[in-house]
Amino acid sequence: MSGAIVNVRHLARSFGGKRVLDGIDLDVGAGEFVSLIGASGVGKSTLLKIVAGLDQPTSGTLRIHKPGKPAEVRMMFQEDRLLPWRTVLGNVILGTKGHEADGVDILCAIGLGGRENEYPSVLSGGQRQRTALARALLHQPDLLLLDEPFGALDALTRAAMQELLSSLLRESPRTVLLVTHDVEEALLLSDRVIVMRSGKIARSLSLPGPRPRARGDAELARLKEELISSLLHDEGAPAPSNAARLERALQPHD
Ligand SMILES: Nc1ncnc2c1ncn2[C@@H]1O[C@H](COP(=O)(O)OP(=O)(O)OP(=O)(O)O)[C@@H](O)[C@H]1O
Repeated sequence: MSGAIVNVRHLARSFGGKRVLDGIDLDVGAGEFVSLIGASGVGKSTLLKIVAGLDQPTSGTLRIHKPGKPAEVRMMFQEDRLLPWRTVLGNVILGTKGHEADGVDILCAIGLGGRENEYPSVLSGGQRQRTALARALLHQPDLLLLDEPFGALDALTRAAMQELLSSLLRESPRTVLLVTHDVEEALLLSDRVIVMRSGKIARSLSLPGPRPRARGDAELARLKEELISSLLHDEGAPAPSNAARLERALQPHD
């Protein structure tokens, strides 16, 4: 199976006196897709940034490895972070030399063939995120880190992006760590869902069967209710009565 292996041991991160991550132990296997969910502020993005090398732990260790070669790690964020003065292709191959042909190929693969020379300002939100995904995939990362990548998209575009990601991973398996507020997204896409609470891993839930799972699957709906209910409990909110309404409550607010 292709993809990097991630080993996190006793990882802690404090900001000032505040401990945001507290003794995280996490192993992600090659080609495994793991989602991190949890109430706002429990440390999900901090953990992802440390795995990306964008932040350092206060204590503990992180190992990312792949037999035979150094692991390539790429991250994608909720904001597309495209440079408005560069073309679509220019953004995809940013910081590289001689990758034009690869950039064109990956843009074709994600449905943006022929749009190489346009500027980000003329793209829709979904097309901008596709461009950001193409940039992340250009170097065939062994580990893909996704921080709420589809969180700002409308429901239909988000579903299309989830399917695109699934099909790209089917063609080229790689290890993925996804932070999401969308419990259904985590259940559809992942092999395993990690629930974080107060800087710790509260639960690790291995999901049955191959991914992606069918939307509307009865077992998925049951797990979604259960997870949302336990997440709301973390925030001290009342017992759930309606999954959709409760899920909206978990989305970040402006
Ligand atoms: N650079 C920083 N300096 C100080 N505090 C920080 C910093 N980065 C994160 N924090 C704090 O760490 C805590 C966890 O933040 P983090 O972004 O990891 O949470 P999260 O679970 O991803 O939240 P959300 O779901 O709302 O994005 C928060 O209280 C946040 O204010």
